[in-house]
This record gives sequence, C-alpha cells and structure tokens, in this order.
Amino acid sequence: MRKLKVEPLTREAFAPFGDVIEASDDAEKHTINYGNTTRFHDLATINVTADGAKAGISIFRSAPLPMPIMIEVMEYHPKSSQAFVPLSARSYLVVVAPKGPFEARGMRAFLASGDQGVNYHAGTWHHFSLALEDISDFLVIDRIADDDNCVEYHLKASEQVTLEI
Ligand SMILES: NC(=O)N[C@@H](O)C(=O)O
Ligand code: NI
Repeated sequence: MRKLKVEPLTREAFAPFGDVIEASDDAEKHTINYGNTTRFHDLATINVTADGAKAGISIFRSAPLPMPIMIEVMEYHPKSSQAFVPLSARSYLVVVAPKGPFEARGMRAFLASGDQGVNYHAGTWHHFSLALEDISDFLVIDRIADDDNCVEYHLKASEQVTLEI
C-alpha cells in the first residue's frame, strides 16, 4: 500500500484546500480592548448559509484511529465550508485532495499543531477528523440544514494509502 508523507501545515501549502486558522505573525492584527487584546482578523472564509441554511457551532469528540492510519474514505461538502479548531491542545492530522473528480494521487496529508485550525472550502475533499494520541475535541463551524451536503467516496484498494508521520 502506498505511503502518504505527512507535511507540516502552513497557510501557503493549504491554500488550494482552504484556510489555516492560527494566530500567526503574518495575519492582519488589530489591537483592541484598550490594548489588552490582539485581534487576529478574518482568518478564514466561512461559507455556510447556501439555500437558506444557518451557521452552526458544534463540538466533535474524535477518537484516534489505530496506527498506521489507513485512508479508506474521503468526503466533501458541496454547499459549504467546514472549519475545525482543536480544543484539546493536541496535534492532529488533516488529509485533503483538490476539488473535482477524486484523484488519489492528489491527496495531501498535513500535521496540524494544537494551535492550528483548518477551514475546508466548499468542495474540498477531506478525511473526517483525525485525532492523534487520545480522544480530542474540535470546535466545528459548518452549515446546519436538513438537506444532503456530504458526498462520500470509498477509495478502491489500489487508491488507499497509509500515513507516514
Ligand atoms: N459528518 C460530519 O459531520 N463530519 C464530517 O463532515 C467531517 O469532516 O468530520
Ligand atoms: Ni466534513
């Protein structure tokens, strides 16, 4: 089975797939609250209200998958973005592929720190949340509606990969 190398998560590397949510030096910063707070401004493009839907905030409590992690299923949300912000101060994995027809060779894996969130843009293929080490909580900002907004693809055996951390 092919091994997919895990890369460090950076805003630049993740740009084709979405946004990285972090208090980085290159973010637009505003000093507010009489100088007591720095606002790291407008870090992600949230798009969750298509077809009259509403924005929602949820918490996902994810259990780590057994090692080595095998990527067998991917998904995307055609109508909305989906953001994950770690609440357990622990690294986690992000696996994505470019929008459009799924291409296994287009998959990329990233190691996110406990200080980095990700926001998948609508249509970006991604694996469900991949906790590491222990059960981890993620704050999730996504679209709340009763319609179907999740397309799943089960990878053929020849397309499946294991993650090389
Ligand atoms: N199914 C669900 O709400 N979660 C997935 O979209 C995910 O990306 O974890
Ligand atoms: Ni998702």
